[in-house]
Amino acid sequence: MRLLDKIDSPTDLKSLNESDLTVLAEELRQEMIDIISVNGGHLASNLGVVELTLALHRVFDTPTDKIIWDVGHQAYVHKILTGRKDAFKTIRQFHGLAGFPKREESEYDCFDTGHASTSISAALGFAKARDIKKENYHVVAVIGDGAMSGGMAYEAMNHAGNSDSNLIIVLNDNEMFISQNVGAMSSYLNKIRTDPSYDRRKKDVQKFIRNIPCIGSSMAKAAGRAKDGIKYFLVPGLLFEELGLTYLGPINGHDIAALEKVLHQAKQKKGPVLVHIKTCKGNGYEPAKQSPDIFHGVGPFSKETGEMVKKNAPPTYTEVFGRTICELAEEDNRIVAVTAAMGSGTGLNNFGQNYPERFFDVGIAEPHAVTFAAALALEGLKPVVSMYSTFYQRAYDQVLHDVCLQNAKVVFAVDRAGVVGEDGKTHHGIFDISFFRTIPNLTLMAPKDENELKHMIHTALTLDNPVAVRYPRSAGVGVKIDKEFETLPKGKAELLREGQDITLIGFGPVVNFCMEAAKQLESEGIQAGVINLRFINPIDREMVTAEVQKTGRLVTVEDHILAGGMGSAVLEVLEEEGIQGTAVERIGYDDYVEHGAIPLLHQDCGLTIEHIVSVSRELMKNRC
Ligand SMILES: Cc1ncc(C[n+]2csc(CCOP(=O)(O)OP(=O)(O)O)c2C)c(N)n1
Ligand SMILES: CC(=O)[C@@H](O)[C@H](O)COP(=O)(O)O
Ligand SMILES: [Mg+2]
Repeated sequence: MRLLDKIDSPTDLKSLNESDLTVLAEELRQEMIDIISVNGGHLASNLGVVELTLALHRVFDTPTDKIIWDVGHQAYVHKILTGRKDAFKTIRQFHGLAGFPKREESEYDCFDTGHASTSISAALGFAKARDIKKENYHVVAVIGDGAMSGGMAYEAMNHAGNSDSNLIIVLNDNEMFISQNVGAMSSYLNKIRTDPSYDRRKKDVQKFIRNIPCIGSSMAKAAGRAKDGIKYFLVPGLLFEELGLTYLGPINGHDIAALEKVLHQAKQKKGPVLVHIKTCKGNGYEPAKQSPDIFHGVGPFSKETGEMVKKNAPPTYTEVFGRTICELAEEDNRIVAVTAAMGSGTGLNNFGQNYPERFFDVGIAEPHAVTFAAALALEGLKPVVSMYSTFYQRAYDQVLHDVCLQNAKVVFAVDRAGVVGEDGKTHHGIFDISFFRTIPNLTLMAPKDENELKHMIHTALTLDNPVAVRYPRSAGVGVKIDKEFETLPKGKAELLREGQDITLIGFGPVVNFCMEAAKQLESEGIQAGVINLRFINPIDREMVTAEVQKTGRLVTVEDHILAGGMGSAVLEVLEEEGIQGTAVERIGYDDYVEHGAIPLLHQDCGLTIEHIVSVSRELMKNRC
């Protein structure tokens, strides 16, 4: 029997000795490798926090004490140790455990997460609530060095550092975001990590002060004399100290005894404390340790070799975007690419390698990425911002206020639009049509296939206004990709099929579902027309009104929430054009969508050919 089999809650951890803990850590790693190699998931980050999670659950009294996991992709060990060991085999599967902390799943998950850099704000909120209610418990935020690059983390530290509430922030520094770490904060952490010696630090600080024009040399002398100056030379993590946090560390995050010691120390401190730990992403599994980027979020793989299970599928939309942007950049040196810590996920790796001076990975800083791009555009460059739909939610004001209001010609590549599968509710890109389409000046496009994506990216760069192009996280439909670029007429839809009985309108690859449904309906004697809408804002009023007037029946299909989506946009057109009496059915989502394989989610929400057919049949009955 494994030791792990005897652990049903964190209480069972408290009596373990050092050698038990070493065995348990190994068993936890094996359990995760066994299951993630089948289900896929965020393996490398979880392998890196095994000892930290054990130490946290031994030192703190959860669920009374609260642990808030930033992003939450590293909470698998926490889930296993908090009563979800048997369910762990279902992680990320439809109706199974979620890949991120979920309050509805366990009392040990005190805050739902998925998006980065929220943990310190949430932790401070809990701490303040505790203080106001005169309760007594500890609050711990666990944040990675990547999540620490996000603006919210600084907003929260700015607030926390000026407050006397007890709060512990564990900074899990593994020198990796999804890809290699970026930014000045990473360089600063690296300095603390690798340069703990007093002498070197002292010289660095003195040199820095001396180099301040005019007053530098006298300041250096004064700083050396002053009591506060001594702190400058002796305290690692000075930046955090200066923000009002007590800095403890750096500590080896794979040494449970050292971790427990520093966490006990942190518990005794008053006010906000930052515990800096160093870990290795992928620790304990060589393939993940060697390639933490590949094993950040993986699909099924061979646990013996670490090789990914290969799929015979057409290129993904992401891959086609990546190739297209490189082709276009070859011809036009004004094209620059901006991403927020998602270079590999959005297919920009080759662009970054080929054009390093035109590639900007700004870290987990979506609002900054967008405003930064606005200024690049105003100076005549052609910025293409490439991020996931769900993360654009962070940058809504920047899209509206900094880009569109001044008509800056930025292209937004909106990857992972539609349901994304196993990441679930926090990551589905099902709100972007609603929030982009209401913004004046912004043209929104969605391709029906990967070839059209190529033309849309090209077209977007020819337009005189900001443009967003949304496309999903999936393989393309397998069409041939044209060599030459085609400029699509702005605001014009494509009539793929004529039909007298009913009009099906799709936006994005769901157009292919509409085409299949139309074929099936034809075999039943129903003639369905199919419109590939291509553009919203401007929408093709002429085609939409002509077709709908002809058939009097309309089905809209979108991989998006219904409220404010494409179907709503079409209904607005019908209302504005005075077209009445149309029998309408809109297919899309009406709530947050669960996690699970994309086809299962589509099935569950009625985004299928069969559902389009049955809805169309019903509409045929309802109107003569
Ligand atoms: C707002 C936001 N942007 C981007 C992401 C995608 N993302 C998830 S994890 C991650 C890297 C996190 O790095 P770090 O916090 O250091 O954790 P590690 O994976 O190294 O353990 C990124 C960019 C996200 N979840 N949220
Ligand atoms: C946790 C997180 O936000 C990312 O790691 C995300 O899961 C990546 O998703 P993709 O697998 O679609 O790149
Ligand atoms: Mg990291």
